[in-house]
Amino acid sequence: MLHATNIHKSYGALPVLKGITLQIAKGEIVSIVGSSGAGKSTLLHILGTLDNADQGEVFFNGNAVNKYKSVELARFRNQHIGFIFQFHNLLPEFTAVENVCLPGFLAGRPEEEVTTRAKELLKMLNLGHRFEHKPSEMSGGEQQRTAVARALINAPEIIFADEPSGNLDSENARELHEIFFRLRRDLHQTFVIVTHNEHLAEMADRKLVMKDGYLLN
Ligand SMILES: Nc1ncnc2c1ncn2[C@@H]1O[C@H](COP(=O)(O)OP(=O)(O)OP(=O)(O)O)[C@@H](O)[C@H]1O
Repeated sequence: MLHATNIHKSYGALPVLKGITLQIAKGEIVSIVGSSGAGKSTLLHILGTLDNADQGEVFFNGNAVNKYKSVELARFRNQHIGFIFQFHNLLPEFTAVENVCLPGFLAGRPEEEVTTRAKELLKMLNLGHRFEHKPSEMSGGEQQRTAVARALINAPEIIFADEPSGNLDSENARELHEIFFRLRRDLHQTFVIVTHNEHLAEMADRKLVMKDGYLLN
């Protein structure tokens, strides 16, 4: 589904990615590990089309998305890619349902359909009792599960997660990781996850190790 070829990226004189090639198949859960500064987030941002590579290509289902113009790219990203970050980035003034709905509304989908799906997703993530709560009225684990629901609202083909449990205690982290595997089982959801959590990295179908701008395996 995703194929990246010979990705290079430098920041000024600092080469961060030095030729990365990888493929991700539908329904796979792939972890990316490596020491701090190895280039994991940089790679994830390029795979997720949030950033451009200096060299190399990113293909989704055979389409070279790095060649898309900005409007086309924004639409593609909104409809096909979900993101989960270490900090949930929920909008503080909006309720859980409203936060989850937002990418659906941006995609131009009907309000009723989006709201119904948002509630279904929140229920699936054990947040049926939190529809009207704002982020500040929810626990860290609940906030992050709301961010997962938001990532799922447009039924993305792939979800990129950057340290998704980095800000959670071990119990909430475990619950979040179980959710990823449940979503894979039930929805055949594909995940690429940058993590320092060894347990999650090992549970993945494949663990990619980054070192000095290269993938070791
Ligand atoms: N926007 C930027 N401008 C300049 N340098 C950057 C930028 N983003 C990242 N870097 C540098 O690129 C290198 C790789 O950063 P990156 O965030 O990809 O590493 P990482 O493996 O995700 O690290 P961590 O595990 O600490 O999050 C680091 O040396 C970092 O300082």
